[in-house]
Amino acid sequence: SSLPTALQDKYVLTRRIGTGVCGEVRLAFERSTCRKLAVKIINKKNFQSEGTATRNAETEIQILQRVDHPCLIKTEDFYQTEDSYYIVLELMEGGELFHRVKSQQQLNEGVAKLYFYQMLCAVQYLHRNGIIHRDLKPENILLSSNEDTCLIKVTDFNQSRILEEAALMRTLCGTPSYLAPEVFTHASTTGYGLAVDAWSLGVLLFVCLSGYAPFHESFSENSVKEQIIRGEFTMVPSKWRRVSNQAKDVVRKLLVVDPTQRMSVDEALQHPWLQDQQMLQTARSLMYPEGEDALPAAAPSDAPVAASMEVESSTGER
Ligand SMILES: C/C(=N\NC(=N)NO)c1ccc(NC(=O)c2cc3cccc([N+](=O)[O-])c3[nH]2)cc1
Repeated sequence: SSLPTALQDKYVLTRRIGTGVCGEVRLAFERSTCRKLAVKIINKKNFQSEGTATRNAETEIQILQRVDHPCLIKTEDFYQTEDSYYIVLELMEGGELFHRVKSQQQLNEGVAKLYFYQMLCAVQYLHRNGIIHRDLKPENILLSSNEDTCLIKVTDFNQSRILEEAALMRTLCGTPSYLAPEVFTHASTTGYGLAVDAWSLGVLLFVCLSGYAPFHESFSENSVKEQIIRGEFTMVPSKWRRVSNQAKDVVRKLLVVDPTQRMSVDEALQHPWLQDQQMLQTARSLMYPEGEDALPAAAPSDAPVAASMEVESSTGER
């Protein structure tokens, strides 16, 4: 296929390393540095720019270029032709979480916790920036290496939405008399909108801990859609025997049908299962490898040392 000459001037594209429903991922070398990179090629016809929503393909590209978090994929460069997008990305040599879980049957609980914590941090960052991912699944979680202890990154913002807070603000300026109650209770945008990602994270954690999907046509005479609508999932004893009750509790509180009753990403980050200092320390060193000295000095010089110490020693607040 005709690669943009500007892309070819800067990179050599070689073998395919990942496939997706909407395109492929190729291994690339930057000519000037011989650095290894990944190039995601997306054919534009896959971008159904829905007539209704304000969303269009550029939204994804904008999001990809705007987000800045250690657990979100970073784009290095971007090209387009009339029929495709070419996104140059950092290489994630561990590949997709989907294949890691498949090859290991199920992840050991400590590894699942390390990965899940990083996913929570990535999605918390998106939610704080008014972005709903809407398509969190094992294919969209990439691993930085083939080690169990590795950095993960969330990718593929094709389905994501930027919460139209501005539109809501405009609405609230008009005469309220005809507005539905949920417009005021935020259920229409920030409320339940973000909760869809919490549900998907529950499915992701279920798959990491057990190796199989919670909703599957072979589990019940109901269709998968029916099972989801009813929140009808099965924890097969042989697969869940060695999983802790705290881990199961996180799954059960995320796979709640009523979005207003579902545990949020912020609440999940406070769940006892994740107050594991060793895991948090490992995650922090993966996410911020330069360590604390790279971050701006935290406590102002006049803060009494004791006070800053007790903050450290309490819930390990970050
Ligand atoms: C932005 C995006 N998708 N956006 C979109 N609209 N898709 O529908 C996107 C989707 C997937 C990926 N995947 C990879 O970068 C990716 C997959 C993979 C598998 C084995 C090995 C590597 N690797 O980097 O070594 C891989 N990288 C990267 C970006």
